[in-house]
Amino acid sequence: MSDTPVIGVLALQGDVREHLVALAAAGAAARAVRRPEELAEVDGLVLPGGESTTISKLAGLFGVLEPLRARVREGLPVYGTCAGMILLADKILDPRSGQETVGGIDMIVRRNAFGRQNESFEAAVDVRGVGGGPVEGVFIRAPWVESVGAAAEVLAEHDGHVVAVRQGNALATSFHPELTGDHRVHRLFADTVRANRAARSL
Ligand SMILES: NC(=O)CC[C@H](N)C(=O)O
Repeated sequence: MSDTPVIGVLALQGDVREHLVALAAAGAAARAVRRPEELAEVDGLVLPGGESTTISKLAGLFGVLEPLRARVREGLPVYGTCAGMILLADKILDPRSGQETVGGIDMIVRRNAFGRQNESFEAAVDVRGVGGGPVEGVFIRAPWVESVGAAAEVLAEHDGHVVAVRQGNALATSFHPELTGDHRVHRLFADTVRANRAARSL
């Protein structure tokens, strides 16, 4: 088996192309995923930024929401940025009516948490497990994590708020590393996918 993990990007809405580029730079075979058949073929999946309500609605329409929930429960490595973080939360503090998530991380997120005054900003963020100094965090109407359960590990905070979390094979950041040209967070995720794939093929 080749050592190149196949990592999909859920391509229903949001910044799909930037993630495909970052994943390829991180050594993965990257491809867009919209349908259950495509989901079945990947070793890991990125849930991009965009609009979490739109992505979950489209995931339902494309028939990929339930299969995705099932694969995440089985341990599929997933990485959510911004709206993708919201989708990986077991609970949203302030959901739009009927808003659903995929779940996978025992955390409660607050949408658009950094507020109108500060809709979009950049900040240096220290991410545990990512060597080589802080990453440039690009926050765009970003959520923060209000609270995490015992199984979830906090990887980064900004201004006293949790902005990166990992639980098992699931990783989530409030910010958008795919927009910076710094691929260290994608590499961290690709390493998780590679390790998971190796463990499963034993
Ligand atoms: N940049 C983003 O992904 C914004 C997320 C958006 N505020 C949401 O609730 O889905």
